[in-house]
Amino acid sequence: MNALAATNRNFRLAARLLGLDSKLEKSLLIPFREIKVVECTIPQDDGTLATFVGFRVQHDNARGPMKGGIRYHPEVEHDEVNALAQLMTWKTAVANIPYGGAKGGIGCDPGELSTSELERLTRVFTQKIHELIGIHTDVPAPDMGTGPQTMAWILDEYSKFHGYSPAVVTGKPTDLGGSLGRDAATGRGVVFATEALLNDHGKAISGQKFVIQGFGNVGSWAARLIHEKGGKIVAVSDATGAIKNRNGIDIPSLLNHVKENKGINGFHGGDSLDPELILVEDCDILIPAALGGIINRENANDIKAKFIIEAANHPTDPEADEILSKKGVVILPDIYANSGGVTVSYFEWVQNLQGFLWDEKKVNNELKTYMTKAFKDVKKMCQSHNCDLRMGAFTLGVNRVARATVTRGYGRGWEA
Ligand SMILES: NC(=O)C1=CN([C@@H]2O[C@H](COP(=O)(O)OP(=O)(O)OC[C@H]3O[C@@H](n4cnc5c(N)ncnc54)[C@H](O)[C@@H]3O)[C@@H](O)[C@H]2O)C=CC1
Ligand SMILES: O=C(O)CCC(=O)C(=O)O
Repeated sequence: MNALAATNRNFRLAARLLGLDSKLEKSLLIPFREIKVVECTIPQDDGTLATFVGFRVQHDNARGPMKGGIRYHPEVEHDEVNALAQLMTWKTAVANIPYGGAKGGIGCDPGELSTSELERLTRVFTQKIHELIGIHTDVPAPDMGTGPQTMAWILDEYSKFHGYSPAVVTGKPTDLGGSLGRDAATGRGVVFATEALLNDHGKAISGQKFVIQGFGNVGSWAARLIHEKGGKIVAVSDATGAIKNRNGIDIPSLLNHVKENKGINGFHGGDSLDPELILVEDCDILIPAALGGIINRENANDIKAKFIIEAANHPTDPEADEILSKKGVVILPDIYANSGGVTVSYFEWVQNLQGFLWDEKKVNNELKTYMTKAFKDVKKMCQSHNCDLRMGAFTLGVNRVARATVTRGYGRGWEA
């Protein structure tokens, strides 16, 4: 099932559990605006021209400015960006931060582009969308293949048209008003979420065996913090390769290796592993932290983990959800588990609007408060609707957005 069909399906199940009116259901599903920049043309370093296609989907703004990352990846396409934008709407509502949802991306391989090509591409894309984003309308942030430097270029290009506007993006470098703790926030939030779930099962991180797919921003921060808390990471993969070590991988050494070599490949602190098999490695807790749709009916039956923490967006296909649920595997869904990133993005935006910087301890403490509260809210919905954690999170998010939509006057005014 493609990402959009899967996300729509989860939304519809939640709408039914909530008993939403069918017209409201349809209105919540349809995106507010879809932008396709067909021509992002840049001169390459060798003087030839290259054209890329960029997207920004603004899904919903009932609860506040639309918010979500920008992804640079060869597989970026319309349906996936739509699904990711919709997930942001439910995610910001689950986290209970005053935003709607959006997502964007450019179909490109950032590993194949030089820094100056990436800068030109980012600036051209920003020129084409600058009138449609803004501090109180739509605030981009990093996602796969982008980071603080990308946000700095967007901020600079946007500011040429609108005046200096640090709050137009989050996940910026701290030199430009980025928040302390944003870089680590998604991984740290994943760890807080894992602790909340394990605590609910009378367990702790220490002594658990973890497998992590993806060792970029989210996967590497999650690994570092789990390692510090005594969790044993027995296998890790990224786009360059995979390794395993039943005694636990030395994560600080792996972080150094990845910094120097731009990937896991060549690390000697474990045995190499077929990256295709990482998801079915023996462990207690599996953390997908890379691509979507990777847990599906082909591999769900072979998964050994008892818990799956969705650090990536939509890693689990609905067919796999069913198989895993029958096996008793507990899945902590993306729209809660990885909400730490957008939550600290919210703190960054608040700091920018107030012109007042928080220290890192305050950021991390507030993040923990938000993650702990959201877990309790999700669990309450699970009890009210007798459903699993994914539907608990979806009903929580969809209900909050539906209430805001109706309270703002949906269906009134233009009917009279
Ligand atoms: N950066 C953020 O703040 C947030 C990111 N996410 C999600 O987390 C996931 C990871 O994002 P980031 O860490 O930011 O991206 P990133 O670009 O920093 O890292 C991505 C990682 O995935 C690896 N990867 C790519 N293809 C792979 C494959 N086939 N097998 C194994 N590994 C592979 C890359 O080598 C890299 O290590 C994405 O699904 C993203 O949407 C979710 C919430 C916030
Ligand atoms: O920090 C943000 O605004 C968005 C992060 C994001 O793209 C996500 O949570 O998937």
